Amino acid sequence: MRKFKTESKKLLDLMINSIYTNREIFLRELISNASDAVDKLNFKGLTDSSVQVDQDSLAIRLSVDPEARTLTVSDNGIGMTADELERNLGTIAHSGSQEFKSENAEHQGNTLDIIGQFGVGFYSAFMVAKKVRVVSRAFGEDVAHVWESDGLEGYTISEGERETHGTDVILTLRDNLPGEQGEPGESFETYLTEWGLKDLVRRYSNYVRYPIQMLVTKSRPKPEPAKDDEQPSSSQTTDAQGDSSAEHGTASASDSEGKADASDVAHAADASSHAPEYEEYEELETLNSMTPIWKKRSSEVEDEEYAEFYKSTFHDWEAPARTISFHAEGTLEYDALLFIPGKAPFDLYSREYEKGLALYSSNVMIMEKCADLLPDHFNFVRGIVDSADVSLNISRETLQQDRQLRAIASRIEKKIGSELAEMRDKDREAYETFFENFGRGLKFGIYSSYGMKASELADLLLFWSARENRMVTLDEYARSMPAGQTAIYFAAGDDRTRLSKMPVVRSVLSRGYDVLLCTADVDEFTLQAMRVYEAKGLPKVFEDETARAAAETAVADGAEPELEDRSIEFKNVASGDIDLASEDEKKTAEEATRAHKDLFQAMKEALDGKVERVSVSARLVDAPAAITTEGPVSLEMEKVMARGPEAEGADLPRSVRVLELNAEHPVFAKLTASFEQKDQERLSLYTGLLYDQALLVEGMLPEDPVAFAERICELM
Ligand SMILES: Nc1ncnc2c1ncn2[C@@H]1O[C@H](COP(=O)(O)OP(=O)(O)OP(=O)(O)O)[C@@H](O)[C@H]1O
Repeated sequence: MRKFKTESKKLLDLMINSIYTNREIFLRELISNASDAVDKLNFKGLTDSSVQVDQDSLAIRLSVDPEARTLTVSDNGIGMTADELERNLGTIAHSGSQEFKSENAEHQGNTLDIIGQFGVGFYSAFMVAKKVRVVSRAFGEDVAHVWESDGLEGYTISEGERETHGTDVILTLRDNLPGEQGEPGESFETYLTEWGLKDLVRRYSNYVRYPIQMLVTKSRPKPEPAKDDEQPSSSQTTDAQGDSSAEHGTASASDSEGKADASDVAHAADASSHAPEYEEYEELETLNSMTPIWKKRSSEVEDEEYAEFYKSTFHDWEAPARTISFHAEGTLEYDALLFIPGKAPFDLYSREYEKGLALYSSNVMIMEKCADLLPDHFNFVRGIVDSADVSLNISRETLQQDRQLRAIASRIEKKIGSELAEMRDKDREAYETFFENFGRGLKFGIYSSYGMKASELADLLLFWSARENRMVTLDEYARSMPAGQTAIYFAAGDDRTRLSKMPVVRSVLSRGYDVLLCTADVDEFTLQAMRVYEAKGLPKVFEDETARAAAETAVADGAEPELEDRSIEFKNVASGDIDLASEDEKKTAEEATRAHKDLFQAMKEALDGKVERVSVSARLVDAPAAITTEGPVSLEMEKVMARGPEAEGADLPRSVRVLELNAEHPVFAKLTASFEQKDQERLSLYTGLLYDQALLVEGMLPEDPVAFAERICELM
């Protein structure tokens, strides 16, 4: 027996026990090797006219023998000589494939898509096998050789037989282990079942470019018995099996006959009934779909085909709202196929939701969800990136965090951004649906980056315009601002109708300024993180009358109107610092507040610390009173925080409240009258009521609803 080279022994142990965390990838590795072997032969055929290769026969074959517990991966590729078996399988971390790739570097192009590079994948077989037997016949040789090992001490190489060139890797699976002390046991049975193998092929090797075939058992209605009651002969039921294994030249025996016999017995039992009879038969089935749709140019793919691919790959009922396909060439080559779903998955906003794109390298899946390829705010995007250029780590389970990956991620982010912008501009209805589904994530992206992402995301946001009664972008809002408007006004709350009726909103609208009605919990936090909207290319505002007149004349004479970029501040209509009133209005309000200083002091005391001040409002039109806030925390934010997960028992920041009164309202006269009559009780009653009803208008419950109800009854 030949020993593995000294370091190899240690390496093999390391490999089996620590490189891979997921043992099922052994099949991916063996199929990748088979695909490489077929690829090498194919390549020879294309580059050497003396080598004739029948392209259509190139294939990989899986077969199982449950009794012997063997799983065989066969290929009709280039095969290995005894020397190559020694070099490639006797030396761990020697990659014949990598060698082949460098030797043929100058003619590669699209014809060669070699997967192997580290020279370790083969040994992953020992994670599931107690013995591995490799029967290989090199292309152009007459004899085959057998490499055999139990993965412990060493391996043997001997002469063997194989009908044609190619390789069979025959794994004798490990014995199942019973569980100990409540721990689940280990079972290797899946790798002997049709569904288990199909599942692994579809998950990891679906796009390997050669067919991966397996004899599968199927069922079909038995043909009607002929009038003279002749039974179909058993050779008809297994017709597909005979030709296929001979053609492929595999060394393993098929178990198909046993299955066919068993089914015959089962069906013979109910031959007398009238129910349609079924028979089992075996058929060579191709398990992988082969053509990676993402490698095709989008002009070659029908929308329907993309939709089908999306639905079956990402388990969605609905077609995607948008499909983005692009191919990067140059130093870093990759193909990307991305989808914007039509609807948000139910768990999108839950902690369990995992973002990420599937990452393939040379058609083989490396990671199902590579999170680093997507920023959080685009976490809803599904898709695939395929690149032979990313640096894989040795197990192919993870990636080396590297520049390439970051470069791909950044290009993907930009692509998604520009696709959404195009959708917003060209198909507004679809964009509004998109925004309904995923807008929260975009807003959250701005908030959680402390506004840093605003330059990329602000123009993708939509808000409800109270004036236009539709969703508008910030750019549309800025462009429709009348001369003199200096801020973007918004009101935040949970209901659009209620917000539109709020006195402070009505007062801003009455001045001809639009108000954005923000009903998502994250809205106000997002706008606060942004602070300003950077509007681009707005018509220039002239402070100076003569300059404005001159510009108007120039435009009239045919000049282009002057444009400017402007930072426009966001202002909550319910905050105290909203500066809308004219100088005169403000002066009147201040004077009135001063004149009623004592009344307001008494009212503040009656409210017992609930408000910072009581004052005359410069903005209320018809409502008697409103609660406004000063400082960074608004009433709405207070509400959102109180609902948040950390609210329980926490000392949350509170808003600084001001009770603003409309001095023109008849209620105000009642207040002054009670104060002048020194009717403290009545003044308290009125003050409490005014405060509570202003809270109700804001969508908040009075702190003591019972006291509120009692006060109303008292008045009645
Ligand atoms: N079915 C096969 N037919 C022909 N050669 C094979 C086959 N399987 C393995 N080999 C040879 O054995 C070498 C070692 O295989 P192994 O899977 O360990 O590494 P690799 O495929 O080169 O790299 P990686 O670790 O990245 O998968 C291959 O490079 C290839 O030359």
